[in-house]
Amino acid sequence: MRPYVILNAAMTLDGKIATQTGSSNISGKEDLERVHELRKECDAIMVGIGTVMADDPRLTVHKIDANPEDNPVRVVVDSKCRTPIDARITNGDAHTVIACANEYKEEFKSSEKFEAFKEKGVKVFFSGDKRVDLSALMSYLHEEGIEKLMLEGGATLNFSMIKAGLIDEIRICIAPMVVGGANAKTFFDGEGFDLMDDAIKLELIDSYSLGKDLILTYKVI
Ligand SMILES: NC(=O)c1ccc[n+]([C@@H]2O[C@H](COP(=O)([O-])OP(=O)(O)OC[C@H]3O[C@@H](n4cnc5c(N)ncnc54)[C@H](O)[C@@H]3O)[C@@H](O)[C@H]2O)c1
Ligand SMILES: Nc1nc(=O)c(N)c(NC[C@H](O)[C@H](O)[C@H](O)COP(=O)(O)O)[nH]1
Repeated sequence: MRPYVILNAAMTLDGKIATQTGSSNISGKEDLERVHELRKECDAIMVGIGTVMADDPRLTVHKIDANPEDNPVRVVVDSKCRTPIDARITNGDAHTVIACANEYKEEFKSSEKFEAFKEKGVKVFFSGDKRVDLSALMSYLHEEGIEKLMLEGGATLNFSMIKAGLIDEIRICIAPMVVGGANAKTFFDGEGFDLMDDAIKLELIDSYSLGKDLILTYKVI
């Protein structure tokens, strides 16, 4: 068993979720409010360590009226336990789970950072050898009571999750902007598929304008 997983993101018309220098203010005001309404509905929100290092996100509900108990559990996929000790997602605003890989377990468990996270109430979950076993992580989170999980990115984790068949729904905000950049992060990076016939198939179930943005909702089939 695993949570129902909704991938939510924002991208430019040319498919970038950040520029080649990491600039990523893409969503309009109205979409940011939609994102926080979605966060409020979810039991957990998950990002990769690349997003933590690039954005230092709070992953709390703060752009709409909300109470502290509305904050979802924050999950970071972080094989090598690189999450900075002062990362905002390890503060006391919500519960936090850091998912690491077993190869780095002994080294991490004997570190000061591990003790500091324990004192802060941050949970650490180990799975996989060199990389986090995403299916095992989803099962663990479901056992912890997470029924609905919002995946926020980034580019690499999005591909791993969809390739593993762990995404049920995609909600994408397409902003009326073009940034280009061969090295800019796209909605899905990772190793990718070689053949179009191997593409993950989607079914469009909703589309609407929101401010200047276009919001598309797909079921992964
Ligand atoms: N516009 C948006 O909606 C949006 C949302 C989130 C992030 N972003 C942007 O995306 C960028 C970050 O994306 P990224 O690809 O660099 O990093 P990421 O956030 O996708 O994290 C990927 C990292 O997670 C770790 N990891 C551990 N196990 C893994 C597994 N099984 N599969 C995949 N990763 C695993 C690895 O270290 C990997 O490099 C940033 O620029 C951020 O601003 C944009
Ligand atoms: N939907 C969306 N639109 C954007 O334009 C953008 N840059 C992100 N980025 C996702 C990232 O994970 C965090 O949402 C941001 O970094 C803000 O983080 P917080 O509000 O502090 O949690 N997400």
